[in-house]
Amino acid sequence: MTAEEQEQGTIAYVALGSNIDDREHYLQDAITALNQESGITVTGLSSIYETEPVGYVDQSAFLNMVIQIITVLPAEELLFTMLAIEKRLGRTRDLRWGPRTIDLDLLLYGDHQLTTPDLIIPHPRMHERAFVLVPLTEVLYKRQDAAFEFISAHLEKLEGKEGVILWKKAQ
Ligand SMILES: Nc1ncnc2c1ncn2[C@@H]1O[C@H](COP(=O)(O)OP(=O)(O)OP(=O)(O)O)[C@@H](O)[C@H]1O
Ligand SMILES: Nc1nc2c(c(=O)[nH]1)N=C(CO)CN2
Repeated sequence: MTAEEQEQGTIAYVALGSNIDDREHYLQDAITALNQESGITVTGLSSIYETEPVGYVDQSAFLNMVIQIITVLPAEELLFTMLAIEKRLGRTRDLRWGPRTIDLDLLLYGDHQLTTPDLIIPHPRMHERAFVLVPLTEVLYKRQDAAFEFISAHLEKLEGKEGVILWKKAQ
């Protein structure tokens, strides 16, 4: 971490997904919970997108969105906090890529690259997922983040492939 990051925090992007019960409520509760953590401030929101399930397709449609945060937590601690919030919001792990009340994925943490047994940054599957890239591109654009050009190039490569967006609700 640079001295500047230690002082001002690191800009990070978190993907949210939900496909059980009151999906919008879970998204909102997760955002509130993250913002209430000391060392995390939510600074940007994408719209909410309804998306067809990808990977394991025999499940309900998801609501997905991406948020920008500024955090003074190291990446591993941020992940740990995200996993604790998932647990509080009733997340269970029964089936890989299966239904969930809330899923929180750490997409980008500044321009850091990291591979540990518990955490890979950038998220290793984000570039294949329209349900991540579309809202991420939206929030990067809104927040005028320099990563916009880079990520929107990935999005262009995905055009017409998978992760159909069914509808979008503006925030
Ligand atoms: N960038 C990351 N963000 C979130 N979790 C990560 C990341 N890199 C590695 N992991 C690890 O992945 C584990 C499983 O995460 P999770 O259960 O949310 O996976 P999933 O959402 O079912 O599938 P996917 O990882 O493909 O999104 C977490 O416990 C965490 O240790
Ligand atoms: N549409 C959509 N499909 C998924 C999602 C998701 O959030 N949205 N999450 C998955 C596991 O991370 C697997 N498939």
